[in-house]
Amino acid sequence: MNNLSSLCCRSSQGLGAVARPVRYASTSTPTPTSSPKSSRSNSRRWLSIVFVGATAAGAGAYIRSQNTSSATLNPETFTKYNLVSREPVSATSSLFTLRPRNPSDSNYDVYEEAWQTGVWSVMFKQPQLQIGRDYTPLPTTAATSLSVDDENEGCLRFFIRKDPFGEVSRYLHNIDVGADVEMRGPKIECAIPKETENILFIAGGTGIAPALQAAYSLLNRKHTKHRQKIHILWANRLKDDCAGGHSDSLKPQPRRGWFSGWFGSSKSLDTTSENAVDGVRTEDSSIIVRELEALKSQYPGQVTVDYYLDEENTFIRKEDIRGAIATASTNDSRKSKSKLILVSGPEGFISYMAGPKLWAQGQELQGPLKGVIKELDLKDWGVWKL
Ligand SMILES: Cc1cc2nc3c(=O)[nH]c(=O)nc-3n(C[C@H](O)[C@H](O)[C@H](O)COP(=O)(O)OP(=O)(O)OC[C@H]3O[C@@H](n4cnc5c(N)ncnc54)[C@H](O)[C@@H]3O)c2cc1C
Repeated sequence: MNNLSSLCCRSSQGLGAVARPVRYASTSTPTPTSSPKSSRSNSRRWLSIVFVGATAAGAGAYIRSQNTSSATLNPETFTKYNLVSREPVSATSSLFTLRPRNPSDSNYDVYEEAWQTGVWSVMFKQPQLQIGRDYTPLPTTAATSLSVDDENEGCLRFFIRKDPFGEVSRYLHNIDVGADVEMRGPKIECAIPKETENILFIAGGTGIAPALQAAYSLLNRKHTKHRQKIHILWANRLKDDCAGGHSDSLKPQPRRGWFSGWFGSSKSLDTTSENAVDGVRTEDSSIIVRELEALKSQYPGQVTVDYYLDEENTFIRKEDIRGAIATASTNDSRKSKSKLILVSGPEGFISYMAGPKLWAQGQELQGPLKGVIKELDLKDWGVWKL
């Protein structure tokens, strides 16, 4: 998903220091899924998206050497934000709210342009180690919206998983509320074309944050003749990660051996599972589930969410993707760039779904389409690995 800026920066995630493994691969070269016959025209279709990513990549490479502070969020220098609150979402993740240390009217315009473009991120700095990691601002929805004051003051919210051995996520979970952190951005990870009408978003874990962004960006578009739709397939390890969520279209699926996971065969066992997270319907919903529910209420009939749980041995199967594609395809979406699959999550998840991203000449690229999506041979759908 990333623009190449974060690719070049996989190695440059250290702000002049150590390169480390990252949870997300980052890139931004879209991959058409069509047959060889149509691949040339599809390549052209997605050229504009590639261009946006490549441009951002160039910018990213340059800004890495900059380090001074500014009042308005910008991709070139780090801006100080204050940690206003950190609310636990699950045992391993929290919702962070940050306010610019020196509120500036310009922040609103910076955010607004990014929201209108598509999926975007910012880089947080870990000052002791001088390394940075990318995180995805959450859109404001009816469920857990920021107060008007907070919005006016340019607050941003993030859903961040704490990796017990991770440098930056641990740092962010350990600093005191009230402390300052520095970030720079926005970095456009995926410019959603104006023509896009249908998005199938396949998310693993915190990959749901860009899904919320994509939904917000797509559904907020004005002056469109069509009713845009987004279908989110969200896989998590534990019920706790998506407490209270219930699937809209997921049919009971055969349970699979724990070993098969995202990577194994699809041999089924003889018991069937209920809807992946039906068991937690009556529990308190997680903040992220409430965000998704709020989007559904705000845009009736335009948002579909299905949940999958490793813990319940329910995994995103080819049938699920095919089903989501079939629903979207019944709409009038003949125009180019009208249908887009976005895949976001841990590297292994992205690789399994769409093939790994690649490194070439110091840049992380989308790499050829492989994995489950390639096998499905979904014509007319653009694919973007976040
Ligand atoms: C565009 C983008 C948006 C993102 N948005 C979000 C978001 O909204 N929320 C979110 O939670 N995450 C997000 N991420 C992921 C995030 O950027 C970080 O990758 C994640 O938080 C882990 O960073 P870390 O510094 O805590 O862990 P790292 O220090 O990078 O470590 C990651 C893992 O690698 C292991 N490791 C580290 N060093 C080594 C080594 N030398 N050998 C072997 N293993 C090692 C660690 O044990 C750990 O398990 C996003 C990523 C991208 C690219």
